[in-house]
Amino acid sequence: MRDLRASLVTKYRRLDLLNGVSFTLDRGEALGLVGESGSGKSLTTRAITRMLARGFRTTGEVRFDGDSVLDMKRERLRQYRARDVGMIFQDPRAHVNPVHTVGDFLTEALVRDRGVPLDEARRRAVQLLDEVGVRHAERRLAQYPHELSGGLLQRVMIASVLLAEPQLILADEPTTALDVTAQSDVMAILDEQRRARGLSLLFITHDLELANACCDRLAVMYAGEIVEQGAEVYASPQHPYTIELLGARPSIEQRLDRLPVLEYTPEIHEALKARADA
Ligand SMILES: Nc1ncnc2c1ncn2[C@@H]1O[C@H](COP(=O)(O)OP(=O)(O)OP(=O)(O)O)[C@@H](O)[C@H]1O
Repeated sequence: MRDLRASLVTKYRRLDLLNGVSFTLDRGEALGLVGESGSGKSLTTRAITRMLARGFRTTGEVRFDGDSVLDMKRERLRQYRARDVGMIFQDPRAHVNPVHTVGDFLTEALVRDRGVPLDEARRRAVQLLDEVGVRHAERRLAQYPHELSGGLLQRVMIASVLLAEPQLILADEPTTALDVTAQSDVMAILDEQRRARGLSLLFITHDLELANACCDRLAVMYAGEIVEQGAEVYASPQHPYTIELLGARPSIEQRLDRLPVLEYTPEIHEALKARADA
């Protein structure tokens, strides 16, 4: 992406919301796009898939494998969105049809767009559910989204993206809506799967620490611009905004300090010791 600018032009005013965003993402590489709410992260992902709302005026360059996304013809654009890029969003429930089963959701595109026989599509779906840690995969195919927890549904979303065999995954705050345990499980699955398959990942988050843990490089966004990017952003931030963003997050020590202090009675201490010795 080079010098991407997006403005919203209304009758009375013009809002410049992306002000020259540039970055590259190599094959198999993970880039964390980090910034606070409103900094332009989601607009950037929408620009990558040419999904900015009507009314946006876009200039600059978005290239995928040499192809200019902004110039793609209708059929190539459809293929690019369906095959080349996979998207995972914050709220999986907003992106599934509540009256379709998990099986329908996972197999529909394979059967309709790629002519895969239904039996084969179901076999692949079960295998992928299994790979992303969904147990009783066969049974899950018959369930509806409301029967699954948020974490499980997000795994289904990851499976559906992987089924399409994309080269690039855009994950926009994929764990923000989940509880803490599900958050780390889902992030670990996404990280593991994209590494195993050599996929590129653009990980959108407001969490610098999390992005640093699972990405090769970070790009920090502020007011529609990338103010700093590189592999060393977390270890040695240069831009005042990045420093502030890092400072806003409590350190591990501070977080440990806030944990309630357990006072063991001698009995509990003995019981724990006995268990450790056993
Ligand atoms: N359709 C729209 N009309 C008007 N303003 C918009 C529109 N879409 C986005 N914006 C504005 O553009 C700016 C960037 O929005 P964007 O959704 O990309 O932020 P973000 O960094 O992804 O934040 P969040 O983490 O809250 O999703 C915000 O100020 C937002 O209000």
